[in-house]
Amino acid sequence: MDSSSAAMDALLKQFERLQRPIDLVQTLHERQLKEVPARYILPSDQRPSRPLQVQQSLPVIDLSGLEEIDQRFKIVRQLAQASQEWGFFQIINHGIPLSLLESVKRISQDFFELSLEEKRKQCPVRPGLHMLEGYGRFFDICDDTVLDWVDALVHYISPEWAKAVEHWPKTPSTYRETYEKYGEEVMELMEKLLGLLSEGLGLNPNYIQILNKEPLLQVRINYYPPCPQPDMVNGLKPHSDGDMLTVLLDDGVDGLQVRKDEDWFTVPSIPGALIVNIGDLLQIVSNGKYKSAEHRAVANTNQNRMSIVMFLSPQEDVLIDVAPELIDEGHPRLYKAVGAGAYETEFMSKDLRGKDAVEDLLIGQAEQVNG
Ligand SMILES: O=C(O)CCC(=O)C(=O)O
Ligand SMILES: [Fe+2]
Repeated sequence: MDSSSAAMDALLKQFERLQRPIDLVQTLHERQLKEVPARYILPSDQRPSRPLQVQQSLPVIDLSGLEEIDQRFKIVRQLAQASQEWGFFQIINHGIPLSLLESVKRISQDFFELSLEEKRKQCPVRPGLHMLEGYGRFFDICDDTVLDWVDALVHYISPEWAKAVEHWPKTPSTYRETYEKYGEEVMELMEKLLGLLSEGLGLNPNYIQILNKEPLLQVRINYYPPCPQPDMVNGLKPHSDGDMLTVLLDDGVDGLQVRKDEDWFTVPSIPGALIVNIGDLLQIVSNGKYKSAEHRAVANTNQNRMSIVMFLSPQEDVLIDVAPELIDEGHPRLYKAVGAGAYETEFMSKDLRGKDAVEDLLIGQAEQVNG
């Protein structure tokens, strides 16, 4: 089976599963349950209640002053260091108007406040370009998957041919124009960041953008209703992102946690900041220098939480490979090359499971070659 028919096969299987009458988390919350249903309960050794370290915190990088050489150099260094140590950082003065961020949050919240029937009618789950799109539950791969305490709305934003606007929310009526504007702004920001991150690896500033020619931008709006037993469930299970670069906007409620070595750190919500993380594909291109960090979301007892996540991926026929400039005697090639489409298929056919998909591409020591 070639990779695109395997991809379609995996998509259709997931789509079939999602036809079963299974409650969305918002419905469970409305029922005011005192206990979460068994399918959400994690085995005790996987529950997210381990104490968190607080001595270290995620880097916050100020992007202002990029036009001045010294400042630019400093920012490149900070971005590269954060990507190597954490794979995650927050950015301020990123250039996206704060009023636009507020509108994006407001209209997303308005959509999730519509009735269940209305949301399903406007945005039914359906197989999209490479993955399921629409409003509902995702990553329910098999009967023993422990379900996450989250509902989501997922769709492509660009390029033009990938977006199925007829399935985007119609209410609120400003949804489309706001997300199109936000999509353009995020794309511009991501291109800028990829340039700086390429420089941080010692590569031509266009190196990663070239790989990303007419890239795909997808949004996933995660909606985590209050949970009666947040310590027993995952909001979103530990995973790394299977894309090149991710930009996340939260609604002011903490819940995102990042793994560094063996510890989990809460990412504190900073008003006006955006959270950026390195995806698996950039980890491969950088020969493991930049980390695509494992992260998860935790639920909480008393408030809704929403995160608006933009994923940037190259088109499926782009070959993702380690940049040759980053391979030498001291730094042997760590990963096999992979087609962006084939990687996505592999990623989506697994349950969100830690870093399994990218680790499958690791080259065994015996196979390591200098080229
Ligand atoms: O809700 C969050 O903060 C995390 C979301 C996330 O990691 C994702 O959608 O891939
Ligand atoms: Fe993620």
